[in-house]
Amino acid sequence: MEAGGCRYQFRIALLGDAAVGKTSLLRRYVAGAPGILEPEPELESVPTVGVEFYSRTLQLRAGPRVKLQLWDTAGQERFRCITRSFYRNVVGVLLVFDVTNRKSFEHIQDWHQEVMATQGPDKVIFLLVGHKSDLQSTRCVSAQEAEELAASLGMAFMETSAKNNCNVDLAFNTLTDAIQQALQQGDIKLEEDWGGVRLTQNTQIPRPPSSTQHPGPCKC
Ligand SMILES: Nc1nc2c(ncn2[C@@H]2O[C@H](COP(=O)(O)OP(=O)(O)OP(=O)(O)O)[C@@H](O)[C@H]2O)c(=O)[nH]1
Repeated sequence: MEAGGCRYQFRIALLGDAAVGKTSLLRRYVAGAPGILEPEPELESVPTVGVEFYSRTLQLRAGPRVKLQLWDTAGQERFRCITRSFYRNVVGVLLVFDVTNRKSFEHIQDWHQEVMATQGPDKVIFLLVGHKSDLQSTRCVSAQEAEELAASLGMAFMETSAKNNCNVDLAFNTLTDAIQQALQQGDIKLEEDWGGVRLTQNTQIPRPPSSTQHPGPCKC
């Protein structure tokens, strides 16, 4: 039995242009899981074909344990019809651009729009990620303009580096915490025919807190 008696699965996808560093970011995160005794991950340089799957389990601050099913999507246009078919079943999206690649930043709104067109506004929590923050001398997107874009799209922003292992865990934890909070508040709901969030142990579905209830650890 897991802590708190509950166990969720959240499906999270990484989207963004080719070569912005999605696979490297994900491999760094998965290699950092407690109990994993892998050598430092190599930064990836092989383009992703279609979609690749990773997972990591973590204990949320709010109580339940969560298995993250992590989908690494290909950034190349020729795989777009494959990757698009996965958007419907995600609850969280890391929208990734490369801080040294202006075009990848300009395309963020297109990626956002693609997901919204499939999912509608109520089901996905986004986080904007400016990746390769170690490359300060060739940076061409400032943190301030990325913050502004994130605010205009209603999401948080964070800079990461797989090379320096900077903010990698924090980015995934921030997104996961936001999903958990939306679930507790009833902004995101468990639905039978939707794979974005699943209860994989125990069956009690969390309800939004009423005026007499205090949000807290799952009581199932
Ligand atoms: N300096 C630096 N380079 C990075 C970082 N992360 C990834 N890279 C490099 O960026 C290039 C692309 O990385 P990938 O992880 O394959 O990028 P991707 O977004 O998964 O690419 P696609 O699968 O084609 O969509 C590789 O040469 C990596 O070594 C980082 O944090 N810092």
